[in-house]
Amino acid sequence: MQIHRIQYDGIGHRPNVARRTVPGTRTSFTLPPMDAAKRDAHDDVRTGFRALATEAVHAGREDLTGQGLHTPPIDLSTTYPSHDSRGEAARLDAFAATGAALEGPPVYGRLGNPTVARFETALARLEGTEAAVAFASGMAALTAVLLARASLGLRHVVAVRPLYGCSDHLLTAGLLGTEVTWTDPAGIGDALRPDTGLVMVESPANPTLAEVDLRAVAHACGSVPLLVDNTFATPVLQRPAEQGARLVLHSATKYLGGHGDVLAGVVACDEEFARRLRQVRFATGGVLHPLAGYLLLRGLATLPVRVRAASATAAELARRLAADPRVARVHYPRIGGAMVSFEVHGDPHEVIAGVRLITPAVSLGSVDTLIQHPASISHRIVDADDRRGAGVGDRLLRLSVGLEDVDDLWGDLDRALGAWARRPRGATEEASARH
Ligand code: MET
Repeated sequence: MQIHRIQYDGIGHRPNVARRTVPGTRTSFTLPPMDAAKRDAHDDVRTGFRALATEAVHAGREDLTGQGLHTPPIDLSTTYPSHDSRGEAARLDAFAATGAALEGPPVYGRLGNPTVARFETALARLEGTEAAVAFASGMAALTAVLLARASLGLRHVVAVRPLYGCSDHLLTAGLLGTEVTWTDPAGIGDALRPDTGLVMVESPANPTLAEVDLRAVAHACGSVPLLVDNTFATPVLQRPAEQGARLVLHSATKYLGGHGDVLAGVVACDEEFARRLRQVRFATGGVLHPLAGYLLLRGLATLPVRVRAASATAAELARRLAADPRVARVHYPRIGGAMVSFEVHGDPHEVIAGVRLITPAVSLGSVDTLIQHPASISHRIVDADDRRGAGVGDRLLRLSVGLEDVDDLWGDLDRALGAWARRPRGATEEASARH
C-alpha cells in the first residue's frame, strides 16, 4: 500500500525537497533594536546566521552569563514597585498607545513578563520573525489575532479546512463577530473581500496532515495577512514566515513545550502586528504564566533533537502501518514530522481501548506517544458533515509519535490493531456496519 500524502491540487505545489530542512540548516532573522554597547557583546548574533540548533539552545538567554546566571530566572511578580508615578504613567500611556514592549520592568504582569519575553525572543528567532507574542493557550492566541483584525473592521476570514476542531468552531460559530468563508487553497484569491482581515491555513493540517503550498497561498493572499498554524511542523521542519506568512501560530502546548506539562500559545510575526497583539493581550488578559514561559524556553532547547528523533520513528511507523492489511490508509506529510494519521478497516475505538504503552489521550507533541480519535475528541465540535467533508473520517486515528523505541511502539500498535481483528466475526461485522 502507498502512504497517502495529501496535497491540494491547482495551486502550484512546490517540490517537497525544497521545504524539508535538516540538521544544520541555517536560518536568518531580524534583530530587535540594540544599542551600540550591547551590539559589541552580541557580535555573533548580529551576523544573523547561527544554526537553528544553536538558536534553540541560546536564544533568549544572551544576557545570562553577564548576570552570572546559567538558567533563566523566573519572575513571578504580578506587579512592579516604583516611586516614580509620573514615569509609570508615561510608560503606561506609551504601551497603551503603541503596544511596544516596555523597556525595564513591566508596571503590571498583564503588560508583559521578563521570563515570558525570553521565550518570545527565542521563538521569534526560530521562526525567523521580528517578534512573537505569547498567550495562555493556542486558542487565546488565535482569538487575539481575530480581535486585532476585527477591531479594524476587517471581520471576514478566509480559511482552508481542515483546521484543529476548536479553531474551526471559533470561526464557524462567529463567536468573535467574524464571518468565515471556507475554501480550498486554489479558491483563496476569489474568496477575498474588501473586509477580509485574515487568511488561515494549517500545514500539515490537524488531523489529516494535508499540506498546502504556503508560498503559493501567501501569493494568493496579496496584502491580506496569512496566518499559518505551524504547530505540527514546528520551525524545525518549516518556517512559514520565510514563505510569505505574516503570522505563524503555535499551540505551544505541543512540540514547543514538548513534555505535556504546559498550556500555551504564541504568534510569531512582524513587530507592527506584535504591537497590536500586545495591546489586545493587555486589554483581554490572555497572558501566559511566567512558569509556563520558563518551561517553554527550556522546551525549545531540545526542540530540534526531539522533533528529528520522533520524526524518524514516525516515518518508520507510517511505513509499517502502510504495509498492514488492517490499515486502510496512512497519512504522513511530505515534510516529515512526528504525526501520523491512519484509517482502520475496523472499529477505531477498539484500537484506542487496546493500547497499553501508547497514551490514549488527545493533544500531541509530548515525549510520550499519544493516540486519539479525532471524530470523538479533537474535532468533535465540528459538524459531522463538515468534518467528513474535510477528510476527517470516522475511522481516522491520529498518532503523535514520541521518543520511545520504535519496536516497542509498533508492538503496542500491532497488539491494539489485532485486538479488533481477533474479535468474533459477528462483532467485527457489527462494528463495520456502524460506519
Ligand atoms: C480539546 S481537543 C484538542 C487539543 C489539541 N489541540 C489537539 O488537537 O489534540
